[in-house]
Amino acid sequence: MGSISNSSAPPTSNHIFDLRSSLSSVKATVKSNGVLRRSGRGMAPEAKCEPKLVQGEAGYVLEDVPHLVDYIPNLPTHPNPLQDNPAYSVVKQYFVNMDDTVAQKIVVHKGSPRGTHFRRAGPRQRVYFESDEVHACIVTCGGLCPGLNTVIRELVCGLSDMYGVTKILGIESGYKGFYARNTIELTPKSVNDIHKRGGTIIGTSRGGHDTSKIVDSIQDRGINQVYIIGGDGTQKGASVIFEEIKRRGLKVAVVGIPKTIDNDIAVIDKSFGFDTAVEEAQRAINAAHVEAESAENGIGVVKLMGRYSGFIAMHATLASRDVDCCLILESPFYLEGKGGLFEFIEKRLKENGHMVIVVAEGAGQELIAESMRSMHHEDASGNKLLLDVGLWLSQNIKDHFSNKKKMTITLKYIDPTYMIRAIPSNASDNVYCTLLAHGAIHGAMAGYTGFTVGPVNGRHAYIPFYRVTETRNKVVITDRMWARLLSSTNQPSFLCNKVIEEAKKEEEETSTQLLEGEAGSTENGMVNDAAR
Ligand SMILES: Nc1ncnc2c1ncn2[C@@H]1O[C@H](COP(=O)(O)OP(=O)(O)OP(=O)(O)O)[C@@H](O)[C@H]1O
Ligand SMILES: O=P(O)(O)OC[C@H]1O[C@](O)(CO)[C@@H](O)[C@@H]1O
Ligand SMILES: [Mg+2]
Repeated sequence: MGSISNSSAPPTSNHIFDLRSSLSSVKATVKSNGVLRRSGRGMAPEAKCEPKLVQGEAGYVLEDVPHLVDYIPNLPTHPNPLQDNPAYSVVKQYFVNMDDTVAQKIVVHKGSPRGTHFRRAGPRQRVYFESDEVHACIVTCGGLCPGLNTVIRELVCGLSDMYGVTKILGIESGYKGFYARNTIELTPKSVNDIHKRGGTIIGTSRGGHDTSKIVDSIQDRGINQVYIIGGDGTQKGASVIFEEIKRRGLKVAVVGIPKTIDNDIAVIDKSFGFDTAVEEAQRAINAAHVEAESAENGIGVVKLMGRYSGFIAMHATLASRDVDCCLILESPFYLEGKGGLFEFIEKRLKENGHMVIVVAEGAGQELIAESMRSMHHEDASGNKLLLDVGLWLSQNIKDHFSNKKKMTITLKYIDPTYMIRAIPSNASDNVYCTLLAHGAIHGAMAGYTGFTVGPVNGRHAYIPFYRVTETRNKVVITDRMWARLLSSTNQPSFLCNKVIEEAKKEEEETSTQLLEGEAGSTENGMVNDAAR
């Protein structure tokens, strides 16, 4: 198929430079070959990163992703088969320009440096794989998330329809499936309807990442494109797989597709399934509201997922408008005394006769641990195992009002945690999953590797693994989104002025330390841990 060019032109003509002076969040050292090695905060020690940083005018920086030609010289290229595909060839400028990049920060001032950019996702004129040479595999890891099956479907159909790929394997049951389980052959026919189902047809798991066994399995099976769908832990795993593949000099593209219901993956605008989860959470909040409204001093408590961040709780609260109080990990609260939760509940019950509380599962863990004296448990992947804040809170509210204050209250606790992630994705998440899958495929076919695909300010981009694994997004409580929530619920902030001032000061200090746009909060009330 197509003509072969013997020159494997490097993906960029610009030069690599030392960014230490302008990027204070990055600890970088220049290696002898002139490539920067960067290690971010919280990075898995085994994940070695060799960033490709490219400098342009006016403070322009491209944080580029690895390419197969970085370690396999003279790879032949081929014309992209999409140029002959009737569906795509009519599109004016369907192929992205080699130099297209996406800005990480789009709100700028007159004198701002142009800042960090990522390589734009999309099809390239020339590809590094011939269609009949591709042997792809797909694996899903971590917890469930609406849209997993849609991404699988779109990868299979996209590979087949756009690039004529016929060999696609599903690896059963997460990373350990590479060496401990069977594989499933995936065809456009076998995946045709799977987007209508929740879960993942190939199964998922936590724990069980043996890098060399995984790469042995990839090598033994002759797999040359690996599509890995999962959260922050999964992307760390993908990063070490990529490093090992590079060390062995294999022509294998490793591509991460970010997945987490918690929406805490750094850099990208939003993770797939998040909107679906927030929408489903409305049903639980609505039920809590109906129950509370219909009882004397009715209180509805709804616990929502969010191990390390409270985005689901925050967005579900803002969307519902029936919630009187939203408790998240990022905004520590207390129960007793002035400005505490009990005082607020009493006030709200007097005013309205009922109330709804939404609590993120990560909230109040210190308070519970104080009363239970235990909190250091981990799951198979090393994630913190949480104590049930919903039950604990409900019990404490009952004790306080029924036993101590002798008030009649009716409390209903609703725990829809798994219900909001075990459902199929909604319409907008389905479309989003298609864009992610197509971006991933175009990147792999163009020879890029060691990257995660995702939208940055609305444009899909290829992001180096280390940028999505070094930090997690969290709700910023000194930001406008949380302020909107506080003004909609009228709940107490639980913070004394001193704490608020300190939080603001810390954020100001961090944002002046960082190159503009490197981090900081966004319109969604998000911030990277690195900016805190
Ligand atoms: N630092 C790491 N290095 C290599 N593999 C890892 C690392 N952290 C996690 N993994 C592997 O990634 C997989 C998924 O990790 P984890 O259970 O943390 O879920 P996740 O991808 O973060 O998704 P979720 O959003 O559901 O938490 C597991 O198989 C785990 O062993
Ligand atoms: O019960 P599991 O599968 O370990 O997953 C629970 C966790 O997974 C998530 O959905 C995603 O990380 C968290 O919100 C939650 O704490
Ligand atoms: Mg995780």
